[in-house]
Amino acid sequence: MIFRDGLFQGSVIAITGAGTGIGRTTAIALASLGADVSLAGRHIGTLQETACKVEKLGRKALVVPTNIRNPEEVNHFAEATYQHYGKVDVLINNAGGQFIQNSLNLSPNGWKAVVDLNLNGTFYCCQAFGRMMCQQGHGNIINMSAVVFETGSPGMAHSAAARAAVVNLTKTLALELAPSGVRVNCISPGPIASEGFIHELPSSQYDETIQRIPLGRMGTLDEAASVIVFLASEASSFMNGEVVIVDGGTRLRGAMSFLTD
Ligand SMILES: CCC/C=C/C(=O)SCCNC(=O)CCNC(=O)[C@H](O)C(C)(C)COP(=O)([O-])OP(=O)([O-])OC[C@H]1O[C@@H](n2cnc3c(N)ncnc32)[C@H](O)[C@@H]1OP(=O)([O-])[O-]
Ligand SMILES: NC(=O)C1=CN([C@@H]2O[C@H](COP(=O)(O)OP(=O)(O)OC[C@H]3O[C@@H](n4cnc5c(N)ncnc54)[C@H](OP(=O)(O)O)[C@@H]3O)[C@@H](O)[C@H]2O)C=CC1
Repeated sequence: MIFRDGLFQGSVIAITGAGTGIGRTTAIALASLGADVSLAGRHIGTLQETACKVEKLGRKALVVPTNIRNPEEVNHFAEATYQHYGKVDVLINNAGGQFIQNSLNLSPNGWKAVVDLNLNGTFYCCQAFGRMMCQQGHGNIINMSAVVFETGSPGMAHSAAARAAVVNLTKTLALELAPSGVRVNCISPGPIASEGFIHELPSSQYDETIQRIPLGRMGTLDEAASVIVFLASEASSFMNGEVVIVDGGTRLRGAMSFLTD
């Protein structure tokens, strides 16, 4: 990490999807810079593994198993975090994902599950933590979009639509919350070599995906996490309602298709 030691000393940071991939790497990076963290996701086991790593760095970790598709569980995540730490400085809405399927074959429930996760879940978290941040008079929210938000993406209609909506939500919230001292930004990565993405990508598409990335390789978990760390820090204090794209230039080559036939 190129950030200065102790950068987040005294900060409390809540992260969703913190048990794996980009979320876990970000939580550990922030803890290594002094932050105490509150970790959400559906699976307690992976969250506890992240918590163990955070605690080994001498920082505190609260584990709150949460399905962000459920607004009551999200409210509990926010309340438990505030009760435990007394404040939250930064919320990182990292949890998200999708499955690859042709639009015409998506079931209503499949569409709804992905929109619920990426858009509605992100909104529930922004609302629950945003209310508390506005009350405390400061805060910083970082949402997760994906490179497909701009281009569309065959095989990912549900996710691409939801990610575009997250970008727009970020801009509205940035305007609504700024007077209360809360800024809201968004990161739009891809493709990043997380286990989740490699698992989702059909193996027949691996080489083609790499060839489409101008830098000739996928991004690393650290490369995604370091942009989130930048947005979480005061180095980005005049950024509000912004989308930071971290894709090695991939979008410049147009839409990525994830369909195999
Ligand atoms: C360029 C890079 C772009 C981005 C990369 C990344 O994001 S990398 C990150 C990669 N990481 C991730 O993506 C991780 C997060 N992703 C997930 O957890 C899942 O993809 C999820 C969002 C669908 C939730 O799943 P869940 O099990 O909790 O869902 P549920 O039980 O509530 O079911 C709801 C409906 O969805 C249907 N359905 C579900 N799976 C499939 C499938 N494979 N096939 C077809 N359909 C599927 C299921 O059948 C049901 O419909 P039905 O039968 O009732 O009509
Ligand atoms: N890797 C890439 O190329 C890209 C990734 N992204 C996005 O970055 C984020 C992190 O992805 P990445 O690390 O790659 O992949 P992962 O699959 O490792 O991360 C997804 C995380 O979201 C959590 N999650 C999924 N559903 C829910 C839910 N309903 N409630 C709470 N948590 C949930 C998962 O935890 P659990 O299963 O325990 O709930 C998991 O920790 C995601 O939003 C992803 O879509 C965006 C663009 C590109």
